[in-house]
Amino acid sequence: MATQAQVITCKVSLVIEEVEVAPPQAGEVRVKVLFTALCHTDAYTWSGKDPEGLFPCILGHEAAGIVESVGEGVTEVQPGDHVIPCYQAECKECKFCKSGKTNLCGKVRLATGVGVMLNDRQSRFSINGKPIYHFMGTSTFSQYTVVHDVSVAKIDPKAPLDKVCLLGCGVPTGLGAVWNTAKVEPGSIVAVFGLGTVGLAVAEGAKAAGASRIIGIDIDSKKFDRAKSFGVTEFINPKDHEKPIQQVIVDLTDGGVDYSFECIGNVSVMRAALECCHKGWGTSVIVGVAASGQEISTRPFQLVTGRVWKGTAFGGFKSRSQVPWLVDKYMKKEIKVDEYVTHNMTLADINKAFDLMHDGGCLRVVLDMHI
Ligand SMILES: NC(=O)c1ccc[n+]([C@@H]2O[C@H](COP(=O)([O-])OP(=O)(O)OC[C@H]3O[C@@H](n4cnc5c(N)ncnc54)[C@H](O)[C@@H]3O)[C@@H](O)[C@H]2O)c1
Ligand SMILES: CCCCCCO
Ligand SMILES: [Zn+2]
Ligand SMILES: [Zn+2]
Repeated sequence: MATQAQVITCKVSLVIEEVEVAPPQAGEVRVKVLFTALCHTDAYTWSGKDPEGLFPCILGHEAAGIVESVGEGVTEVQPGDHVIPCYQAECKECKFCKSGKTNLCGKVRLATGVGVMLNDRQSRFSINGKPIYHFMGTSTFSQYTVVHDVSVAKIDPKAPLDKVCLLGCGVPTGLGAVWNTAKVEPGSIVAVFGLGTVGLAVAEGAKAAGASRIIGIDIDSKKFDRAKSFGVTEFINPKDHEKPIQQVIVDLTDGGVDYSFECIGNVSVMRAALECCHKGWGTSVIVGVAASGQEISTRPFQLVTGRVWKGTAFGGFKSRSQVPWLVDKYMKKEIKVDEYVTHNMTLADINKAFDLMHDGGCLRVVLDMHI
């Protein structure tokens, strides 16, 4: 491409600034970000509540774009390829990738966790020469970003990038929490706490897995109608009950659910999600990202008597291998994506988009990064 090996000056967001984006070094890919969605994890870091948040940085981690140029040694993608940047890398060589037990990958985390690139521990972003940190190894709130080659999934070029950008985070997380982390069986009774994008994707995944009952729990009753179309079969608003929500659910399900999913990030709800599970086998999956330093608690006897408490990152999906598979499932209409997009805006609207995230009617806002 004409811009290969040159510094590109383009717009980023929250504060719309011109930023220099250096060429990719060995093992790196520079991506022209075409569409990016906003996730609550971006909002959490932006809030400043995350002590690990490094500023100034470029947020964003749920996007789709086109490879602009590649650094030395990059073989699996080339300029022009349609890609989804992946905050969950997959190198296929490290202890994690080879374990067969996790989708976590250890290769670039020590760099991405501190906002730099592995090669030289420096950032590829700068403003007037002053470095700007990367975020989650993706930084998709920029018209161009630089990511590690192990953190980019090549996808079907026919897939609409303004839709499949959602397959960079929230939707796969919900689906995978059911299919990979919990492995919900047909006939199971499932409880989903929080009916936002992630919770609705859990409901969609549970329906596809053949769950017999999918109980949606949310403090906003306006969420319930839409949740039906994602598979939720019954609804509870904890505000309508005197009893603790876990007791309400245990009473409704003859002893508890087979699987529960916490899709909020609230440590009290995480406890309730565990304690509404059935004695002997009930499994609760933590999906929500709690504020840094917060801890979960329950009586050990909850676990001694057979309940299982586990968590998931990106739904247990291996990014470079399985994001293309998810895109293909969407193209074959086997999973939803369009239904999670409630607002389409532009990069210039990003601050309005963040405000919308607090509007109960909003699931995902997709930003067009180049108009
Ligand atoms: N583990 C991962 O890999 C991963 C990936 C993506 C998102 N997340 C996290 O998942 C969580 C959900 O993301 P989202 O985009 O769906 O968020 P969201 O804010 O859109 O949805 C949260 C829902 O929970 C409801 N809620 C809030 N407090 C509640 C309570 N006390 N009881 C019941 N319902 C309550 C809200 O009304 C809302 O409908 C966030 O914490 C996000 O950071 C984790
Ligand atoms: C790595 C687990 C948390 C990722 C949250 C993305 O929104
Ligand atoms: Zn996210
Ligand atoms: Zn790895």
